Amino acid sequence: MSTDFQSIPLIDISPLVAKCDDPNVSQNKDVAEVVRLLDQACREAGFFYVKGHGIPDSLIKEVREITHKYFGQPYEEKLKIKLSHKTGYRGYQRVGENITKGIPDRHEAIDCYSELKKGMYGGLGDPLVGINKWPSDPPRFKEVMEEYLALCTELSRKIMRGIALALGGSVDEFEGKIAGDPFWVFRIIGYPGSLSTTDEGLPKNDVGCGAHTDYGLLTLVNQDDDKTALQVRNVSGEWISAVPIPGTFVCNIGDMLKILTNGIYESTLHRVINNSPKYRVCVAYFYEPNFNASIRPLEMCVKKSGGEKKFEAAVYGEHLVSKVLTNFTY
Ligand SMILES: N=C(N)NCCCC[C@H](N)C(=O)O
Ligand SMILES: O=C(O)CCC(=O)C(=O)O
Ligand SMILES: [Fe+2]
Repeated sequence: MSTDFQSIPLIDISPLVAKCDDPNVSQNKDVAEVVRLLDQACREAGFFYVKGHGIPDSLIKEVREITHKYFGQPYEEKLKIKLSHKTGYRGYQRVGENITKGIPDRHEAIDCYSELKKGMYGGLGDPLVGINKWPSDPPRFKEVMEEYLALCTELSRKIMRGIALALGGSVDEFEGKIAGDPFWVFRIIGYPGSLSTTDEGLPKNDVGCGAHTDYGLLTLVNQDDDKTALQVRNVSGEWISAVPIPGTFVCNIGDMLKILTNGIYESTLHRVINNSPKYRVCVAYFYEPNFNASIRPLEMCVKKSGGEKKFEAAVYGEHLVSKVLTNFTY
């Protein structure tokens, strides 16, 4: 239910972060205000910034710095952890290897996923079975990223508690069978600076990542502070820039939350164009349902949105696997 929003709201979620696990959370006035703002942002844009999230700024910056260092290395070094179907689509992909709607994206990335063992969930996850591939250089890359991942999982769980309340549900609506054992996807992405110009001398619109929606519940984007590249489409078709706000995450809703809410919240289209001459990094954490969760519109959301189910049920793991298999040519 997107609108023609012109900017992306910023929400201070500190009361929610502090109180979301208290037994009386639903009676807290400060939490209620955060919940109101979350509901508004999710309905109007499907995108919002959060501050007061509790993840140390020093770690957020270190994650980006170490990412710049990794991508700054020569290809042969980066290719030591090359992604392929044999690695369960985990590891490094060169610029142009990832494809969105049939067009190669101008980004390179390391893709990581929660652990999946062969035969788990009746083989549903088998294409993604493998061990995450972390570079040995820069040193401590894996340690820094794993510390960060754990904090992103915890923060996402808390924001989802707020979203559960925003929908009028119980605080743990998204736990248990939906996301009590949340899967995660982690993309460490680099977008080369734009060198090329048009005949008029203007920078070319090099698409770093074509228009897409995210697949799961909630995305946390940690982007460079000094270039604007992420764009979000409003209902009128205008592209609204998610200008970096230091110390914040950009959050957005994925396809599974759209289904659960019967479209009350939408997974908004977005794309990335790095027109800056400088190399840009983004580290995106995707909080997802249980891998084998069967996702269908929640009864309370169907009631609130006219009484008719707008989406068929989907198994999250099937949705993810079908996406990953079309993102690469191998
Ligand atoms: N796990 C997530 N959400 N990844 C987002 C990647 C979006 C681009 C991808 N080529 C696509 O077409 O989906
Ligand atoms: O680079 C960004 O800011 C966002 C990347 C993105 O949308 C994605 O990886 O799904
Ligand atoms: Fe995305």
